[in-house]
Amino acid sequence: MSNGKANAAKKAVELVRDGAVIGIGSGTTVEIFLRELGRRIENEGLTVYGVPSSYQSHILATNNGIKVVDLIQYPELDICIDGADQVDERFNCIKGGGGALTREKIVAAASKEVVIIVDSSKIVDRLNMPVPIEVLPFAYGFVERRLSAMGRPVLREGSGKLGPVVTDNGNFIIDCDFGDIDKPEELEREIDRIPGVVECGIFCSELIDGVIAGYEDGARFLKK
Ligand SMILES: O=C[C@H](O)[C@H](O)[C@H](O)COP(=O)(O)O
Repeated sequence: MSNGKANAAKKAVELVRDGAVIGIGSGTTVEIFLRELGRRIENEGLTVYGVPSSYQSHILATNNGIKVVDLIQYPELDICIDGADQVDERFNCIKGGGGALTREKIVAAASKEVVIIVDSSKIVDRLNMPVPIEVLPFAYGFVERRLSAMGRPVLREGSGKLGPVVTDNGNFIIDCDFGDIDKPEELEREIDRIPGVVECGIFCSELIDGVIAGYEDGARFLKK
């Protein structure tokens, strides 16, 4: 585990105030964040409510003293903390490397402030990794065909299970390589327009308020 991830996660814990209702992303960086937040909750007696975006973060939140709530109780959240697979300089992100993206996007959209925590090595000039796309299994063949006209789609296969990865929402993931992504907003819209696409892993900068970049010896909070 790189120190960059840990340093970014630890800095994000400082943003959570007593009584806050937080959106909780997913992934290994968020895992560190939740463990650190758990320590603060125990040591300082804080009360923190959270809406998790995956089974992974639900279990971690519960085990670390966060009171798990939902969007019916709290349709608006104070702050969302999440990781990312790539971030460009304008704060556009690609997410979903761990198969979580649809609930993450909902939780982010429901939050007054969204802060992404990443190892600094994930910050790039231009997004260029394959984009995870969550797809209804019924529509898989059709969506793959449509995506073939735009890029190179590959159905994500599991490890520890034969066949496709099935998301927390019961769907498949297609990773589609579009090469360099010059206009993430347009590409996000184009992908989401295909019937059967549940959500795609492009999180545009308008959704993101800040990025905490972690380095070997500390972290920097980059704000718009
Ligand atoms: O599907 C997973 C999520 O989008 C994660 O936030 C993203 O993959 C980054 O994960 P990690 O912190 O493990 O690099």
